[in-house]
Amino acid sequence: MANGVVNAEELTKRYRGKETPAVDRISFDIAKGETIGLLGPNGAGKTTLMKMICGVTPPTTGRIRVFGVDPARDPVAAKTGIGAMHQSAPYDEMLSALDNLLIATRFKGLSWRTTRPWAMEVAEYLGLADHLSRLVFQLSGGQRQRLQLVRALLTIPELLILDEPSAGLDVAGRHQIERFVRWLREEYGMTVIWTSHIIQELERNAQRVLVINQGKVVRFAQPSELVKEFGGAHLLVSVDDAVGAKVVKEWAAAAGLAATVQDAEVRIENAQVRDVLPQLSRHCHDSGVAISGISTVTDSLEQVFLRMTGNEG
Ligand SMILES: Nc1ncnc2c1ncn2[C@@H]1O[C@H](COP(=O)(O)OP(=O)(O)OP(=O)(O)O)[C@@H](O)[C@H]1O
Repeated sequence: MANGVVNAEELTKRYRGKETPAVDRISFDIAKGETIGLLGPNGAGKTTLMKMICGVTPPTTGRIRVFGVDPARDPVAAKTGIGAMHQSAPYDEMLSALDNLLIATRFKGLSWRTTRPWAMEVAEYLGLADHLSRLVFQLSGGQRQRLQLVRALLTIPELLILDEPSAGLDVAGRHQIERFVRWLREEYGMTVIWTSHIIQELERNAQRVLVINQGKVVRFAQPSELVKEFGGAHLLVSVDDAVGAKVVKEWAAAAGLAATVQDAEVRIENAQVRDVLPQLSRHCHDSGVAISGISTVTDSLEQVFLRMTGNEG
């Protein structure tokens, strides 16, 4: 992809003393304006991959290009073109939030005079403007998190990297961040790489999700495609009471279907209404059990992810 924002070819990172690579021959392209979800269990290699995209750590082998250049060799392009919001990125705790923004502005080679209006607009939107004079150590977790986002956006970067942007935020805070990032995409055409353990967040916001496990790409596809490919359809059968539920469960077991009971509802795994209903309704009729409702549920991206990474539990 010639005009991609990020191009990775056989990207590999092997840390010294480690037997297996943290990132193992990963190839992918990200186009301008896309929001990509990055999903993987702990230790999958997500942070290492993001570090290589930011040019903070060079790959052992393979090639990474961001805006067509090697980010480790062109730190200026990386510094102004990429805005990264990392949970663990340090602050000077004894300085005010504002001073931290001033320092970051200078580090990026910009003047506060030109950056200030935009920074204040973002801070205002995120409800942080009235707290900028406070020392960082006096800020709440949610305020610190929002400050990370203001800092990542100082240059109005073309590529925004969000590492767990809503960690520690309440539901309203998460929705605020989601709305804001959507606006950034629409207004500035920003490309976004979004890592989150809240998979619904990626389901709502990412056009494609890069699933990695043990350093390798498992799949890179739209959330709906992943659900279609790896997800299953299940039946929820409602009956009048626990006795009826037991009858349905026993019927499912005899038919070779896994089923679980909760109150007067039976969930039959990987089953379609048309395959199950004729025999099930006959059996229930013969056993004096009334079926009060039957519906189909499909797997969420979260369940699909657990299956894809072999962590179904
Ligand atoms: N600086 C380092 N030196 C040696 N090994 C490292 C280093 N950084 C990461 N690793 C190892 O590389 C592998 C991938 O780690 P990485 O932090 O990239 O995973 P992750 O997907 O971000 O995990 P998490 O979700 O827990 O943050 C792990 O086995 C980790 O122990």
